[in-house]
Amino acid sequence: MDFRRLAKALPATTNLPQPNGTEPLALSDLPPNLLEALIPGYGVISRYLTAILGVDISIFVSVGLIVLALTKAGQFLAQRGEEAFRAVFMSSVFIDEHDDLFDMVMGWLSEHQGSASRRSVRAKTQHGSKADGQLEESGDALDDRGMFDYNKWSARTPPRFEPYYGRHMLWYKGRFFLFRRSQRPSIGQRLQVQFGSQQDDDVLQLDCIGRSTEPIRDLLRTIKIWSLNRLRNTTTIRHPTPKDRARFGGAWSKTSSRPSRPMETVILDTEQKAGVIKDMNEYLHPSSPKWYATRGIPYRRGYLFHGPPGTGKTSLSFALAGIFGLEIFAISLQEPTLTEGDLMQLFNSLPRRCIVLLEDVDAAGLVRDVQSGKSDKFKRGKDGKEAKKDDEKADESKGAKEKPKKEEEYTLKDLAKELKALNAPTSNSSDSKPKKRTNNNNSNDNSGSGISLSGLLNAIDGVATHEGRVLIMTTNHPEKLDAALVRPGRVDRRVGFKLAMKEQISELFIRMYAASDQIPETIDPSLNHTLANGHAKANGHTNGKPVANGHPENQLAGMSEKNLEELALEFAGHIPDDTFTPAEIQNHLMRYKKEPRTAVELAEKWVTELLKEKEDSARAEDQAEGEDEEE
Ligand SMILES: Nc1ncnc2c1ncn2[C@@H]1O[C@H](COP(=O)(O)OP(=O)(O)OP(=O)(O)O)[C@@H](O)[C@H]1O
Repeated sequence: MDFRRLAKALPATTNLPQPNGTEPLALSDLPPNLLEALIPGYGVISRYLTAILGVDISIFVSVGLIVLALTKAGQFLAQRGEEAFRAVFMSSVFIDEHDDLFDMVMGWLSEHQGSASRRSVRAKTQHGSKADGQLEESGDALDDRGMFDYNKWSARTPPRFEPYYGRHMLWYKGRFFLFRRSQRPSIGQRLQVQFGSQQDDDVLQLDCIGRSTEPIRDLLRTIKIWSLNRLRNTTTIRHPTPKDRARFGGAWSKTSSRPSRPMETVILDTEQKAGVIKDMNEYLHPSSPKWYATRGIPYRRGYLFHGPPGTGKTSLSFALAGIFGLEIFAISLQEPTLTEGDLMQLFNSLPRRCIVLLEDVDAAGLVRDVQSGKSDKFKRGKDGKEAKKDDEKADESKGAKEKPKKEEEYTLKDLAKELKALNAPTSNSSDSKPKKRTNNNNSNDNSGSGISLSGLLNAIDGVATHEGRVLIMTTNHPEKLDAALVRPGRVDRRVGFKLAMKEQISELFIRMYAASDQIPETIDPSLNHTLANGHAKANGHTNGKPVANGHPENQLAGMSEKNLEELALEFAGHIPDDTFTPAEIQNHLMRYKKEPRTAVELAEKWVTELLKEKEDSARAEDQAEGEDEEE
């Protein structure tokens, strides 16, 4: 192409008269000093390129700049025009990313608005029980030998596809909507950068044509109903939002959503269970707030679930959440970074109806110093500072005296100490929760946290904003709790959980085997053989239960309800009353998922072994105590 001719031709078509009557100025050929002003160093570059290429590039640069300016002007006008159009003809609703509605809308859009047909979508990895549910349906997570293969399993998790940044159109029930996902306005972003937070911080804007937001509200109502229906049989658990995120998000974050625990799976004294359900139902009834208000009673209800570990306190809390469709807001008072201000904020950010779960309140150390006898002296936070100092001094001098110990001794002692602190009737509970820190009145276990008893009481009593909540506190040591914490008004009902009795044991047995239809089968017979033999040896039962092909016998096949009940009674007959926790019994039964008869046959052996284990632990505990005293 001859650039020189093009350069000559262009000005000819766009000549404009100069205001001072001198030579006309070509629109496409801006004055060099203007170009120099717009592009620093332009003169040198253009001269250099002219020398090399033999072409004057100013024409192209000028055209480029003009096109750019026109585009920008067009964009600006279009934007202003759109804003004006919106202001006059459209209505909008904005949803913040940290609001529950955001996720609901995204979920609804990804399922209803054909993400497959969109040309630009965001793919999101799914975690948690929802993803698990989808995988269970897909089923194909076993390798050729029938062994579970995590990689195969997780590779099959379908990502969730949802609309990404930008504007999208949506037709729903014959109406036209626009929705736009964008980043939060810049002030938020600047703060984010300042505080080093990297999390998404998006806003969703929903628009409709018309001067009312009613169609959008209607759509959001539909989405909310759809979403809540989907969650009907699940329980959502929330925890305090980590501090670095709390600045922009809410005080609470959803941590998991799991299938609701059916109430009948919690084996408890029938009257006790029915009593709690009735009490809570009465409290949650829509007419209750008025009843409370007329009598000047704060609309709050508190429960204390107490008993040894592994007796069903947490299980009952989850089952209650399931039957009333409430979310669980769990706070760990042992969290070292939790302050009284945070606690107050957390209680004030609760929804109108929910369960607040404070687990192991005794372990938080909010107790009176029994030895000193001072009712006002607590072991944590402000009130416990002095006590803490004393304890630290004591520990220091103790540390100085400490002799180096053999690793073996250390382990045994540690184990014993832990058992003692837990006051546990078991050493091999099936409890899968992380071990809690326990308090003993003279320890400085809780030095990390900033919550005092008065801080907790203030948060519980709080202002009217969290009226309607149900507070459930669980503890293994109710006797260690301060009277102020459990006084009526804060704790309105106590539920004691005990070690299993005959009736509970047989019910646990029936529950375990009555719903055994989904026990996984291994596929490869040779693998079955290996597993079955190993299994039998490990449990000391080589008494012919695995059948000829090595497959453990499915003793449930053809077992009637009556047979199962008889077996349950027989099983309960082998287990001493008031000795084991339901968690321990469940642990034994779970080893024989399809073999109830074997579970019964081996019950006595298991009882003997476990009792011996407990005796050994108790002895180790005594020994450790003796050593402590000597020191
Ligand atoms: N009463 C019960 N009915 C049915 N299952 C129970 C019962 N008690 C315990 N379990 C089973 O034992 C396990 C532990 O129970 P859970 O966590 O409810 O005990 P917990 O009393 O809250 O223990 P902790 O005091 O350690 O928090 C769970 O798997 C649960 O299914």
